[in-house]
Amino acid sequence: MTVIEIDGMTKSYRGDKVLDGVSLTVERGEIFGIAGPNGAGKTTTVECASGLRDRDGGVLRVLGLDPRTDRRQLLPRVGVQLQEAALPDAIKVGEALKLYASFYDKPADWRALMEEWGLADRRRSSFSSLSGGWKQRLFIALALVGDPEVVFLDELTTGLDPSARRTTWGLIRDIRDRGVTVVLVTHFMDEARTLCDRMAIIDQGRVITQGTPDELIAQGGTDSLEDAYFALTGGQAA
Ligand SMILES: Nc1ncnc2c1ncn2[C@@H]1O[C@H](COP(=O)(O)OP(=O)(O)OP(=O)(O)O)[C@@H](O)[C@H]1O
Repeated sequence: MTVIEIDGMTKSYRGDKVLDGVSLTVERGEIFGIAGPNGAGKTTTVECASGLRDRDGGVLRVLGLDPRTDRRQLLPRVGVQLQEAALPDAIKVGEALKLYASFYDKPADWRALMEEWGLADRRRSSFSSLSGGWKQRLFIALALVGDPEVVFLDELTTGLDPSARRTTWGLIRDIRDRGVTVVLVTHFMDEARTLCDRMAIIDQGRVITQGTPDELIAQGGTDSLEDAYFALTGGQAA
């Protein structure tokens, strides 16, 4: 079943066309990756799909709803972790989860989430005292506190050490294994290869290709997803 349908979506900022007809589909229960160069429009796509920003044109349906006209019904059913997400320095882990749970009519049990994501021992730790890996874990838990059917994660593992990245990959798989559809924006092709069931590459506001990582590798005529990415975007490997 299709959970996200985007067809010809456009968006401009002050006359600058940032999305120039984005089209993609995400199926229920998959981890769907979005990759592409800086400034390609990945975050804007996610912001529009999650109801945080209005598109200018095109078709956009999430769980059968239009984020523009059905925002109130949609918001409780999606979870979002945005790039550069932040919380007040002094807020404690437990307080943040409780606060976010209060935003929803039917939240998940925030105490259970705190246990599940290994945050219980840090319940009284302030946000500013957490390492990058623990902050990311908290952001994942916060994105799940509304008990969403679809979760958007934007560059979740940027800045994490290799061990924290691996742990986070496991957490993302756990989310999918519970039946939640995951949309993951990433710059890391090893991450996309390991985690994503399907993915899209966005370049200059358009989806240039989408498919399984293996399909993209075949399209690129290369041995690795990273090489395929460079071949398909016309970029140069560093
Ligand atoms: N609120 C805004 N106002 C004006 N321009 C914006 C705004 N948000 C994003 N942009 C511009 O839109 C373009 C696309 O940005 P977006 O963040 O969607 O790209 P991205 O693919 O997520 O990039 P990155 O990989 O660097 O995170 C960029 O040129 C960016 O500068």
